[in-house]
Amino acid sequence: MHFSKWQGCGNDFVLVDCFKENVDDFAAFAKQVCDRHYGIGGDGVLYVLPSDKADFRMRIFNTDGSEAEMCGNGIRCFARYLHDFGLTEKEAFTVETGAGILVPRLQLEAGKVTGVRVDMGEPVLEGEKIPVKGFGMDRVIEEDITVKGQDYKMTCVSMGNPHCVIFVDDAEAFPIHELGASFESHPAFPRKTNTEFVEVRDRQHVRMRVWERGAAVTLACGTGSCATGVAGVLTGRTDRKVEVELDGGKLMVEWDEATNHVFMTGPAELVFTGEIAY
Ligand SMILES: N[C@H](CCC[C@H](N)C(=O)O)C(=O)O
Repeated sequence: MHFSKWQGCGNDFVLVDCFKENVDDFAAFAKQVCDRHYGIGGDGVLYVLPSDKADFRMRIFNTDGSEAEMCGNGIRCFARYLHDFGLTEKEAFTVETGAGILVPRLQLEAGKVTGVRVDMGEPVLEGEKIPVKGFGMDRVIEEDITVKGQDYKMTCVSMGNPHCVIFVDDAEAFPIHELGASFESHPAFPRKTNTEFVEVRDRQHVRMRVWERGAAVTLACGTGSCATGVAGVLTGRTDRKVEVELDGGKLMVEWDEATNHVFMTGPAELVFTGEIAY
């Protein structure tokens, strides 16, 4: 089976074009090929599918085989694949996702793709829609959460997938490997959560590290960067346009006041194409 391998800020994905390839179990295939010893290696698998609501449909599965509603770094790679591998002539197109129909737009200079800007739609802030237990339809801003006996303040945002944003003094020093799994599976989150640990450098710059639902520590998280941008505004810490510095690179996030849409801009690169026995 043919596949292509992509990365956006070091968040890496196996991409399978289901217009050409047949996968009978998306979850099992993702678990198999994401393994960095027995498979191709990756933080997840992106499946390219037809849609009757949009130009294309993207489904994203984590390394543990769980399906996520959306993937920000993934949709940039997805968009780049569609353009570079000739599935569309358009520079902007609609993609059906679990977070609704989203619009990636390729950024081109002299015919070369320099990045992708994605309209990620509106953030979801009502507790029970994120979902987070115990807040009804209220927002979850600087609310208490206790993990391994330690109290934290969380601000929760959904970008189609759930995010728990924790502002910390030193993102580099935060024990993300020791605590990430306990946040991910905390009983407050019926569908688990991605957790972002964020150090505010100034009103336009933050440093963020992430423990992703279903994938553990990754070098970057696009939806998590969007959630970070929204949480920064909600808590009064940052402006509506912010640069998010991740382990694997930088993303620009803007929560547009007029449309209430979040825009994310960043790179998407092909690493290699290949064949895998399947
Ligand atoms: N692990 C995430 C999906 C991938 C999101 C992330 N890689 C991104 O770039 O948004 C979840 O289960 O919600």
